Amino acid sequence: MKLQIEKAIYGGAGLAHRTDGESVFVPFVLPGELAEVQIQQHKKNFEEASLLQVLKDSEDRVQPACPHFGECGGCHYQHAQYPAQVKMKASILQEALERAGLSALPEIQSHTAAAWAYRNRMRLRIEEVDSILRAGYNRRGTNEFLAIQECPITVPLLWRAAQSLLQVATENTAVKRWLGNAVEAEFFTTADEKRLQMTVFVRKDQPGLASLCDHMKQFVPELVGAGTSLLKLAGPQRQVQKPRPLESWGAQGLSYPAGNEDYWVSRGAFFQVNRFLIEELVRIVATNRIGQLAWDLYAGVGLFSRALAKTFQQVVAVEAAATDLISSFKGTGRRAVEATTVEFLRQAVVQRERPQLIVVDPPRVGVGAEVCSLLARVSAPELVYVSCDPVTLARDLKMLLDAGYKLEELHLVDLFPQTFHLETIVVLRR
Ligand SMILES: C[S@@+](CC[C@H](N)C(=O)[O-])C[C@H]1O[C@@H](n2cnc3c(N)ncnc32)[C@H](O)[C@@H]1O
Repeated sequence: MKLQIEKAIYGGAGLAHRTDGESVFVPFVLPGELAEVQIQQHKKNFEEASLLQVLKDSEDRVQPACPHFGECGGCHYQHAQYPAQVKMKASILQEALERAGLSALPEIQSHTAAAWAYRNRMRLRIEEVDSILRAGYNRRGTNEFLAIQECPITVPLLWRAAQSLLQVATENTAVKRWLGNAVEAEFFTTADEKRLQMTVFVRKDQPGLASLCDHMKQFVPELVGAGTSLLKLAGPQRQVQKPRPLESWGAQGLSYPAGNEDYWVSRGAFFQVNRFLIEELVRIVATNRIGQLAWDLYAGVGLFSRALAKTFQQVVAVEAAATDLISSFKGTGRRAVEATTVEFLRQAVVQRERPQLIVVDPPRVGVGAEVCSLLARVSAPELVYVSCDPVTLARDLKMLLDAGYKLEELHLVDLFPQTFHLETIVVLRR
């Protein structure tokens, strides 16, 4: 069937309509293209199609840079030149907010940097294929293993480290036997590629990490620390239970320089993934904000808290998994709190605390109804919402605007080029 692609929608696909009006989602197309597609799945309100052929190309279409594009589940937009990717994301963001009932939106300000080799973290599956250990990702839309030869969106050191891990196994049978127990491996590097941490996720507790790391260090001198973590994968969906740390080698984390700060990031802790845009994120959130008291909720290792501590007399940083934060965010005017945001806000409301600024940077699920209603009760004059999901952002913003906030600034920070993911920073005032 031939379909005209109307626009890009959240999730990576393009939207088209059949002559009977039914919506069809088509991957790897661009707005304005004419495509020949085959319907694959009938869903409740739309159909999913596969792309057979592009009959009329968009001017924005380019040759994908990665040989795995299309098969690999990681990237969705390599067929679009980079400015077109950003334009698609801006229209997706605009539409997500409008669909939630938000109107008179400020103009979206886009912030971008290099679109390749940006990811400072890489997590790979390890599998034996024809008696050879390979590293790879999930094949698109499935849990099948896809062995890869490169990943151009990641920092080069990370793939070099993954290759070295496999190389060591080919040269040493004890290491190969040990790695046969591995399910996944994660690599995390500083932006300058000088320091590397590795976590090997294993099926069972079995000593051998130190020997592996001693061998690997010959190929990857940047390796400063490594650990194993027990990961039980259940069922065909590979449902993951929370990993349990086992052995450790070398340093427990690494010191990540960004801006004028060094952030201590423990192995496995959250840190922003785009090495080129971390300072820009901090700049948008913290610059020109000044006052007595600021709260940084969902603070991670204190990326925003540290910048805010330069211009606020007191900064309270709240984080559910606060090990790194507690040890590093201390001193006059700095308070780290290990709590969920909702626990913290319930107490703060009772004590009638009112900061001049609140920053929230929740995971993909957003902050949710109770946090929105508590934020409305605290009624800080300025609220900065950092979001990695436009749909949950739109839902939460609707509640905050209904409670009296006004949407003053809208920033799209493209932390995830080549993929459909997008980061938004919204400034609200009352
Ligand atoms: C998107 S990250 C942001 C971290 C930090 N703002 C940064 O930019 O590095 C979200 C953080 O929220 C934490 N988190 C998740 N659920 C939480 C909750 N209910 N209350 C507080 N923190 C939570 C996670 O551990 C993670 O560190």
